[in-house]
Amino acid sequence: MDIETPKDALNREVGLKRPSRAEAEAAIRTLIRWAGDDPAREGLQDTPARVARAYEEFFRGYAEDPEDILTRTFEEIEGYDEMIVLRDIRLESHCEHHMVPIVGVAHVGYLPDKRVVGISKLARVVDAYAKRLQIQEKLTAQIANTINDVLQPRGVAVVIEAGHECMSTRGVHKTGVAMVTSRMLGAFRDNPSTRREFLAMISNRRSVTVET
Ligand SMILES: Nc1nc2c(ncn2[C@@H]2O[C@H](COP(=O)(O)OP(=O)(O)OP(=O)(O)O)[C@@H](O)[C@H]2O)c(=O)[nH]1
Ligand SMILES: [Zn+2]
Repeated sequence: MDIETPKDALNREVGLKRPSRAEAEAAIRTLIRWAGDDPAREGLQDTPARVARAYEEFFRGYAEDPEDILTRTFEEIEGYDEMIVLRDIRLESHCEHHMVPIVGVAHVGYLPDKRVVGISKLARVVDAYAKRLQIQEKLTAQIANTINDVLQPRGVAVVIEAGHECMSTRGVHKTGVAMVTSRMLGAFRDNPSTRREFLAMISNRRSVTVET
């Protein structure tokens, strides 16, 4: 029999605790009543099922393994050893304090050491962590740490700029506020000119953004 890793144990525990779809829908009916409405009225009858489906989309990251996403690499990079930057990756997450949206962009850069990945995989790693309940600092660190651990590049940089709806639609009600977080590893942390080059590549981007 295989030995159970700590990750297996966590998955098993979370799996066992996961409520049924019917229980999730009943909880949503409770929240509708808590909000002051009648879950039985016509317009709200299908809402619990819709919300459950929406949750599957918002939180699909729990079912993904971000390390797996990065395992297919290309080694034939013909001597390319410069920085690779993916700028303005749309980011949609939910804050773990209020469960309302965090929306913004992530910029991911790395300095390859022999191996590169398909660029979509970097965006998939961003999503795998974003589609969970998060705080921005942890999200930023998880993305950078995973790229660092799996690709073992000479350096990784992740910058996230995002708006938190818990600050704009409730609470302090401040609109237009961006939270900016970064995690720099390897050469991006140790070498000021590498860090500057990355920051220059992600700044002033609106003038050069290519619409697709
Ligand atoms: N550091 C950090 N804070 C966050 C993030 N998302 C939300 N918050 C903050 O988490 C804090 C939770 O504070 P609490 O005082 O426990 O909750 P609250 O009474 O709802 O706070 P208010 O938002 O000030 O009304 C708030 O200050 C939020 O602005 C995040 O990604 N990172
Ligand atoms: Zn919040």
